Amino acid sequence: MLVVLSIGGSIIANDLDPERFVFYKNALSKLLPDHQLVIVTGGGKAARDYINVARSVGSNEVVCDFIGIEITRLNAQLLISAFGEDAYPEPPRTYKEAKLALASDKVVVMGGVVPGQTTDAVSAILAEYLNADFLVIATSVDGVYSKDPRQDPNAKRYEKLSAKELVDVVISTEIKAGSKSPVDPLAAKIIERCKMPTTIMDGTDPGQVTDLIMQENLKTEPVTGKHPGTRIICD
Ligand SMILES: Nc1ncnc2c1ncn2[C@@H]1O[C@H](COP(=O)(O)OP(=O)(O)O)[C@@H](O)[C@H]1O
Ligand SMILES: O=c1ccn([C@@H]2O[C@H](COP(=O)(O)OP(=O)(O)O)[C@@H](O)[C@H]2O)c(=O)[nH]1
Repeated sequence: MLVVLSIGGSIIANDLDPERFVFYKNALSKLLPDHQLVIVTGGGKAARDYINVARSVGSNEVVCDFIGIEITRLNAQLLISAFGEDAYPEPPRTYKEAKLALASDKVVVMGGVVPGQTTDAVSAILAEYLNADFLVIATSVDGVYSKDPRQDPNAKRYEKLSAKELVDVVISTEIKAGSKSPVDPLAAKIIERCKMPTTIMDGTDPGQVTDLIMQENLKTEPVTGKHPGTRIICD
């Protein structure tokens, strides 16, 4: 099964703890015999710090995005280093480079591509382009809520959403370098148009991410009977 996994910067790189990269690599390595993996890493706190400085000195949003992209690529390089020989040695710079890299049969890890989007959109576009079987967005929140749960304690968590409903929830997200959202609006629109089976989940424990991917591959139900995160239903 070909899986595209977006790992939010808030999950893998917020404090730049080397253990997080190793923790992720160890968990995901269990998938390698049966899966092809393309991983997209976010920018995390470092990206937001750099973007804030750039904005403060007068950079426009495109410049801020270019700076964010560089940080996401640095995080990709750290995860590549953790995977060692199992990973393609460089983060691809484009979607086409990613497809060529996948032909190596190694784990492909990359960051951002172009301004005006986030790494969620990169992962959704890659999933469509590569005809992936499954897209997982591992983020810092345990699914999609009706509103930002950090702002509204009454926000409702969705176990399932149609792709159209996902678009409606996230459409008001600001298109601004470093903005916070479980999925950006472009990613949601891409998921809708290509009907990509997708789960948006808390990525704090990479073991749960790995388990979910194995269950998807074997078409089995979780032992607990409870699916993690929010499943996007595309029909
Ligand atoms: N409708 C929503 N549902 C869930 N989380 C939301 C929503 N709107 C905004 N958020 C916020 O988005 C954050 C996740 O975005 P972010 O930290 O950028 O993650 P990542 O690093 O994975 O890209 C959550 O912490 C949450 O506060
Ligand atoms: O293809 C991309 C990917 C990322 N970014 C920029 O890099 C930042 C950090 O990426 P992302 O938001 O995905 O990181 P995370 O939220 O996971 O920390 C974004 O806010 C954008 O400013 C971009 O412009 N194009």
